Amino acid sequence: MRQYLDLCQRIVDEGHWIENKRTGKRCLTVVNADLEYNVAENEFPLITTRKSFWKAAIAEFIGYIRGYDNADDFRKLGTKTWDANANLNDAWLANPHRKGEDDMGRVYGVQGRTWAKPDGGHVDQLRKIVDNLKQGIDDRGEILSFYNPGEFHMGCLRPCMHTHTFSLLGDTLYLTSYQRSCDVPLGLNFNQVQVFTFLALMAQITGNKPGMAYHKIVNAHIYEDQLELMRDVQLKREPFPSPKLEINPDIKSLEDLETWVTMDDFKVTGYQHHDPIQYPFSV
Ligand SMILES: Nc1nc(=O)c2c([nH]1)NC[C@@H]1CN(c3ccc(C(=O)N[C@@H](CCC(=O)O)C(=O)O)cc3)CN21
Ligand SMILES: O=c1ccn([C@H]2C[C@H](O)[C@@H](COP(=O)(O)O)O2)c(=O)[nH]1
Repeated sequence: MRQYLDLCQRIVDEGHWIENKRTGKRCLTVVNADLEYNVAENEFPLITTRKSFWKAAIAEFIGYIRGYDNADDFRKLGTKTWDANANLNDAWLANPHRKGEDDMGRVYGVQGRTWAKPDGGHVDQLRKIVDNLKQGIDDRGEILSFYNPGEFHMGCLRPCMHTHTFSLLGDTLYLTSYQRSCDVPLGLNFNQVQVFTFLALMAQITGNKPGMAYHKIVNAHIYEDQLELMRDVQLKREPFPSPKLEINPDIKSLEDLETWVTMDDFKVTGYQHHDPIQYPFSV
């Protein structure tokens, strides 16, 4: 939690004001941030200086694992986070590739599970990683990439957390996740939970022990309309100790994640937090 607050403070103290064309807003911005989460010790990196809707964050990631391309499927799992990007962004609404209400196009999990091959057919990147890690194999290329520039025009948003690399040392599993663009008040609150939970889940379904998760962020920003709440409210609060994440031990395979898992299979214990803060969201 301290590292999150340190990054927020660093943006407030050292950030540069950068115009963003896509949203029409200015962002206070720094470049390069490295965060680490101790999954081995179950130090769940949930923000405590405001109430965090962690179930929505996990739901979003399960949707990526399932390869969802529709905001309605995300809502059914328990998160509305894709409603705005699927239905309120003018450029996407005018895009001929948009298949209708709630369509997100070829983003995130679509690339992760069905990356189109130029010679026909698809690559299921996640399946290959799970199969290898289950056999104790790390071929130094256990990489899940959502970043497909050849299909950016077919999706509502380029992926922000775009690459996840798994590494095995003996039977301890590590994850390094890369993020090109980070809305620190809103997005990072979710992304921290997602990186942690992804490693915990992958270790569980491949029969390995979770180690550390490393989260590397390039452009970390606070939108102009979020700054006051961050600087004058959230940063004035003292954090509480990290809570713990409990995952249903019956989740044993990728198929389990694809079929019956719901947000009821995740529990957080010891979550002490300050009052909610509603940050503005930029589409
Ligand atoms: N500007 C922007 N920031 C993001 O973080 C972001 C995007 N766009 N577009 C794609 C996804 C969608 N994500 C989102 C979208 C909404 C919330 C949000 O509104 N969170 C609120 C309430 C969540 C709830 O009630 O479930 C929060 O207080 O965290 C968070 C992440 C993360 N990503
Ligand atoms: O998982 C996510 C997804 C998105 N974001 C944020 C980062 C930016 O503020 C926007 C995306 O805008 P771009 O113009 O495509 O960079 O969404 C996030 O923090 N985490």
